[in-house]
Amino acid sequence: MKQQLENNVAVDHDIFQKFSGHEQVVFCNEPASGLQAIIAIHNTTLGPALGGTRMRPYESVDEALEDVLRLSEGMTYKCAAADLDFGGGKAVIIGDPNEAKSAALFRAFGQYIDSLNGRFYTGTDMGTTMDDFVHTIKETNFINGVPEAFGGSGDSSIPTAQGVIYGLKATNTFLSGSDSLAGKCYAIQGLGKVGFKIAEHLLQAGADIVVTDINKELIALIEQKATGTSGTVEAVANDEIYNIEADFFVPCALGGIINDFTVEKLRVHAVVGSANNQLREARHGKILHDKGILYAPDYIVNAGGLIQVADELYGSNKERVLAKTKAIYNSLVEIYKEANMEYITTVEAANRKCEKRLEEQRRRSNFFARSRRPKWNIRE
Ligand SMILES: NC(=O)C1=CN([C@@H]2O[C@H](COP(=O)(O)OP(=O)(O)OC[C@H]3O[C@@H](n4cnc5c(N)ncnc54)[C@H](O)[C@@H]3O)[C@@H](O)[C@H]2O)C=CC1
Ligand SMILES: O=C(O)CCC(=O)C(=O)O
Repeated sequence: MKQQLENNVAVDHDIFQKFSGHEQVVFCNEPASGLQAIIAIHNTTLGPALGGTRMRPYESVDEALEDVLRLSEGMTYKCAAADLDFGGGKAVIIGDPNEAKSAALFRAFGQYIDSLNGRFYTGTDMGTTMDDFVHTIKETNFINGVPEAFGGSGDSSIPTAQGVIYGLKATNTFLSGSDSLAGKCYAIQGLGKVGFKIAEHLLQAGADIVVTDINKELIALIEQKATGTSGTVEAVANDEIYNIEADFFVPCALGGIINDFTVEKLRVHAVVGSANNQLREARHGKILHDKGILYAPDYIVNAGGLIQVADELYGSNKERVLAKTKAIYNSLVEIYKEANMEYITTVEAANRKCEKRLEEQRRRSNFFARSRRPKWNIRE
């Protein structure tokens, strides 16, 4: 929808409509390095925006934009739920992580981050690694999750995986009264930085895992890890993972994987995984609920990495990170109970909790804003 305004500027309302819930969206285009990226700041009510940078060979700018808008909104909720004083933001770099990475590209990206002057802090996500950001820190201080040797808190996928394990234990407790991971079957999608660590932990705990990844080397690697454990590994084709009869579906790759095509196939008791934005649309949460599949809201269980990178800005303390990551267990049990009591989905219960915190902060900010001397507009 285009509208001609009085000053003859045509405004494309469709594009503003897309961003209507966001504070700021920045398109980054640096031809020398080939950088094409989008930074989205969703909401800074609780503090400066914080969220990782994803790199993917998106097929179109629209696809990248949709991803970054959805991911940054999720970060607002994730920060609120994890009791962090940060807001929601995220960035995406358009390009194949196996081919398009260079020092120049990550430095150019750093210059864009720096231009936001602290409104947005970022680090790794799918397709990016700590080593990529070693280049970026030459241009900006607003980076987290770099290697410890460079003054960072190190690999944030470690606490993310720990958080998911707490989520699996909490769900086991809620469903069966025991938090033991052993003897159950887990269908894991994606064996990357987070998924692999979860898979390894489950094998060591004596669980049976069914795995899939587009990268076959990772499948071979996890098969080797099963040796000497009481767990078992079965590898299946990418699309087959949705059909597996298991206790848990553990999505640790892309978002939007619970959708009209997959939701009817799932034959599990619960979905607990690290992937951001697992539900294609909110209504898919309701479909899971109606099918009797317990859904652990993704932004509750995958907050471990966020907790670590946020903590880094106050001087990295592993004990503090572990304590806050452990809290995912109780937080999830509370959400499950509230959803049961109120006859609502687990996503609705989690969202309510976050919106309450955002609303409280908004009221507090307004209250203090009233004590500031008003600015005098001399032109009126
Ligand atoms: N790294 C972290 O600390 C955090 C990650 N997450 C989310 O968790 C998910 C995984 O993140 P990472 O492990 O860091 O990413 P990663 O890039 O290290 O791993 C993703 C894995 O998924 C595989 N994959 C991609 N498409 C697939 C498909 N169609 N079927 C099967 N496997 C596929 C890739 O080959 C790769 O091994 C993402 O959604 C990410 O946003 C969320 C919070 C924190
Ligand atoms: O885990 C990180 O490094 C940053 C947090 C983040 O982007 C996320 O939780 O999705």
